[in-house]
Amino acid sequence: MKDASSNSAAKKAAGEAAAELVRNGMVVGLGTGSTVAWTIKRLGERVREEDLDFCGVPTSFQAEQLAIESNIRLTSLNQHPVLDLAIDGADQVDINLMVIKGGGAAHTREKVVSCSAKWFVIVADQSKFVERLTWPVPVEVIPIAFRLTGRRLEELGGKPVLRQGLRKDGPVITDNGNFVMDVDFGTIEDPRSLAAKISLIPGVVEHGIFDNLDELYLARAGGMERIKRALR
Ligand SMILES: O=C[C@H](O)[C@H](O)[C@H](O)COP(=O)(O)O
Repeated sequence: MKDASSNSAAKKAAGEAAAELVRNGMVVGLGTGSTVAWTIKRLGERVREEDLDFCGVPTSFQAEQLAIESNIRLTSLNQHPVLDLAIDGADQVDINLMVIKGGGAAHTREKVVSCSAKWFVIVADQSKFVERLTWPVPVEVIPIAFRLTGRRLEELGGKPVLRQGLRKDGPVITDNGNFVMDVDFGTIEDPRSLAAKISLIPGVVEHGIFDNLDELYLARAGGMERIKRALR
């Protein structure tokens, strides 16, 4: 479910810019994916070059490994239930700052980590910024429920597809041991209402619609734009 057309220089610019938000003593959620990977690598450089002293909470096995390689000190939500900041990527962000995540099947942990943060930042290139959300919504489901969950998602007007592994026969297994369904709802007119309905389906662990974004670091052709949500 990755967007292969995304511009990698723009991803790097957005990812690295957000790394400057981290200060000594912070506890920071570290997101998953190719854009925020630039944030994590830049933070590793800052640890080396400036003695930056902070702790990270990874949102996936991928983020954890990259943080370890970057010499970033790690902690957990059990030890630090409230984070100063979380930084992550996105698959799509609309003009009201509603977000779809989970192209890398990491959205469940990403949601828990970002909702634990006082400030949630998304880093993205311009191709992700849209007027209305159209990206198929990733829905993590427990394996025994996928038939029932699939039927209920169809009743909501979606077209669910069980995500298949690459170089692995059968479905993708998340870091939590579950399946992911990608559900095409066409243009999503009311993401909040859809999110609430999906959450009620038995067997759903978490869906990829996020409504908790505080600030978007958007790499545009003309430079970096920072878009903040109006105070909630
Ligand atoms: O599950 C994965 C995450 O939600 C990613 O943050 C999202 O898919 C964006 O990834 P990328 O920066 O690689 O496009």
